[in-house]
Amino acid sequence: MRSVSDHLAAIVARLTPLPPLELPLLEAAGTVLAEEVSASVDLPPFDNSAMDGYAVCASDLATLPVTLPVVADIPAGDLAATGIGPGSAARIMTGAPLPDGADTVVQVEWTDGGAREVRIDRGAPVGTSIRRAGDDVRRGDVVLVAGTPLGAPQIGIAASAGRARLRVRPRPRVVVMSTGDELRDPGTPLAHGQIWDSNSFMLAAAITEAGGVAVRKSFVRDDPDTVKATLDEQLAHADVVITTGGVSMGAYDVVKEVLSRGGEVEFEKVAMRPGKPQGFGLLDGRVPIFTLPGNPVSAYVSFQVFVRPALRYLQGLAPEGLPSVTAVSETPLTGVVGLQQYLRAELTFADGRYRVRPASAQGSHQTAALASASGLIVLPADVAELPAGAEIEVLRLPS
Ligand SMILES: Nc1nc2c(c(=O)[nH]1)N[C@H]1C(S)=C(S)[C@@H](COP(=O)(O)OP(=O)(O)OC[C@H]3O[C@@H](n4cnc5c(N)ncnc54)[C@H](O)[C@@H]3O)O[C@H]1N2
Ligand code: MOO
Repeated sequence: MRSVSDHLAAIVARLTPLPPLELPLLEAAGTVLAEEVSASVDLPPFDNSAMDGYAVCASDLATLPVTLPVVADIPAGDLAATGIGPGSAARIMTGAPLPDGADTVVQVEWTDGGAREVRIDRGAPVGTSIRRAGDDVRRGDVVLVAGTPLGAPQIGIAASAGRARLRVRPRPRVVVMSTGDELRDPGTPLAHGQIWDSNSFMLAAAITEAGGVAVRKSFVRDDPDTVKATLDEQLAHADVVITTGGVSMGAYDVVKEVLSRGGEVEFEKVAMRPGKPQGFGLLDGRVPIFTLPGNPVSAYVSFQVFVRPALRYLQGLAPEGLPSVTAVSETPLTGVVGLQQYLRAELTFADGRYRVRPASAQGSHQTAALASASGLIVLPADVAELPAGAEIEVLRLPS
C-alpha cells in the first residue's frame, strides 16, 4: 500500500500548473498572479492633503490665533493649479492637491471654519497633514510579485497602480460527478435501496471553498458506456474531473472498470482510513481525474488530503493541504497500525491551547459526525495507542 504522502507526491508530479490568461481586474480576485505588477506612477501621484482644513504657509502660524484670507477652495479632484502665497490660505479637502506655496495643512477643527477668511487657533509645523507624492509607492516599484494569491488588498493595489487587467492563473474548473445506480437527487422520492446523492453537492461546495469553480454533473448510473460518454463530454471544459464511487472491489464498480481499460488511471490502495481506494490519472493525457471512494466521509477526506493540494498546485501555489494545529487530545486515541487515520473531531481553543475530542461515530458513511466536526485528527500509521493528554496534529476544517 502506498503512503498518503507518496500518493500525493505521485499526483503532484503529474500535474502542470494551468496556463496563465489575462482577466479583468475584478474577475482576477481569487486567482493567482502570473506576472509582476509595478507602479507606472508615484502613489500618491501628487502631494495632497490628509485632512479637511486649510493649506497655509507654516511661517504664518508663528503667532496664534491668526486670521488669513481664504483665496481658494480646493476639493479633491481639483484640476486647477491654484497657488497661495504667504499671508493667505486655501480651503482644502482630504485628497485634494496641495497648492503651490503651501507647506502645511491645518485641520478644520483647529480653526473657525471660515469660507472667506479663517481664524486659525492651533499651529501646524511644516509638513503637517501632507501626504507626499510617492510615500506609498515609488514609480517603478514592484507592488505584487508573480505567484501572489489575489485577495482584496492585492486587487486594491493593482487598481491603485492603474491596472485594469491582470495576467493570472485562473481558478481551476472542476467537474464533479457521482456514480451509482442507488443515487437520486435530493428533493425527489426514494424507493427502498435508494439514497440521495450527497457527494456531488458536498464536493462542489468543497471545490468552491478550495478556490476552484465547481461544475456539478448529476449522478451517473453504473453503466460503463454512460460513465465513459459522460467523462468524454466533460473533457472539453474541465481542468480537473472528480468522480465518486465505483472504485472498490464490487461487481458494479464501473469507474474502475472503464478507466482501467486504457491504463489512463491508476488505481491504488492508499494506507489511510477513510479513503483507501484511490484512483488518479490524466484523461486524454492531459486532464487530471481523481476517482474518489463513494463513502461520503471517505470522499470528503480524500478531497482535502489529495484534491485540495492539487488545485493549489494547478494555480501555481505550493501543494499544501488544510492548515493544521497541535492539540491536546481529551481522550485516549486508538490507531490502526499501517493506516493513517483521519478522525472526525471537535477542536476547541481555551486557555491558550487547542483541545480535541474525537466524535464517537467514525464510520465512513456517518456523515452527521462529519457535519458537526471542526477538525480531523491525523493519527499516523505507526501509532497504536495515544493516552489522553497527548499532543496530536489536527487539520482545521474550513468553516
Ligand atoms: N470487498 C471489499 N469491499 C469494499 C472495500 C474493499 O477493500 N473490499 N473497500 C471499502 C471501502 S474502504 C470503501 S471507501 C468503499 C469504496 O467503494 P466505492 O468507491 O466503490 O463506492 P460505492 O461502492 O459506489 O459506494 C460506497 C458507499 O457509498 C455510498 N455512496 C456512493 N456514492 C454516493 C453519493 N454520491 N452520495 C451518497 N452516498 C454515496 C454508496 O451508496 C455506498 O454505501 O468500498 C468498500 N467496500
Ligand atoms: O477506506 Mo473506505 O474509504 O474507509 O470507507
